[in-house]
Amino acid sequence: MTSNHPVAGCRARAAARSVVDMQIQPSDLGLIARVTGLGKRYGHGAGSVTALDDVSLGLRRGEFTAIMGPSGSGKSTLMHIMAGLDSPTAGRAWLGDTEITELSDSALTVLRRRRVGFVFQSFNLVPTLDVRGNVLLPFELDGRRPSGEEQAWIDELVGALGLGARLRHRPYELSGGQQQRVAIARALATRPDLVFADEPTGNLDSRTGREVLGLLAIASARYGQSIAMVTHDPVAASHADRILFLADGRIVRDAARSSAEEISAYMLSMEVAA
Ligand SMILES: Nc1ncnc2c1ncn2[C@@H]1O[C@H](COP(=O)(O)OP(=O)(O)OP(=O)(O)O)[C@@H](O)[C@H]1O
Repeated sequence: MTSNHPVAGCRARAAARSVVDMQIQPSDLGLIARVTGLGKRYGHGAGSVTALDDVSLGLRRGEFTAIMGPSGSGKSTLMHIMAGLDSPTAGRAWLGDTEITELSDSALTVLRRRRVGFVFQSFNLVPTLDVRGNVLLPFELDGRRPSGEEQAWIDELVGALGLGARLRHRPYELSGGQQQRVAIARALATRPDLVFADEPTGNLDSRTGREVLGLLAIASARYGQSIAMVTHDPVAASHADRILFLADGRIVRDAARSSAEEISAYMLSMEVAA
């Protein structure tokens, strides 16, 4: 029986909310990451900028998701908060069943190291380590060596990314595209649950870019790795299973796999509407 009494109604709504927020874990919904009511505001007062406004979404296990939208729409901010690299000013975020908006910095560092891989536009390779050392760094940080199966996957990655002859080279001896391929091998090496990639093909020629996207798709299809990729490139996004479009800090469209032409047409319509 429902009550019309305002206090009882309030309590009922709070109870319902706690069922949603506390008892149903993201993994029960097949989600590898989830955010609810996410907001991010930079600065205070008149000069403040709202980068994210009430964003709720779940990333499904094994799914390759592209995040698109005009410059300044909040793509990087959303990715950074979902990866635990930045904190929101409103809302909650989970990685697996762990609420990351409640974690200490040290707990977050361990969680990220074990479960998340990153590919940034700026590569972020360690300059003093050679290619092999950079690819194996996540294992080193976790205090272990790759298993036989993991080594076979690393060998496949290194081969597919054309890095076999470069294993003893340092980052400064590589081209930008080669450095990006090392960063991708490093992000995928431990087969983390979730890989965040920010414009991973931005510095690659189109053939290498296609190979990299193919590898990301294999990683998600074969190993159930979830990939969240920020991109401006409709061709890159056409490799994804799902495409989220952001505008002014909000999700304005959640689309299934689409062709590059369909994605371009939608991006164009967003620009015209803006
Ligand atoms: N550290 C910051 N301080 C102030 N404003 C910021 C900061 N970082 C981002 N912003 C603002 O937040 C909004 C969203 O930025 P964000 O980088 O997430 O957008 P984006 O969609 O990734 O853009 P782009 O495609 O150009 O990389 C923008 O208006 C941006 O200027």
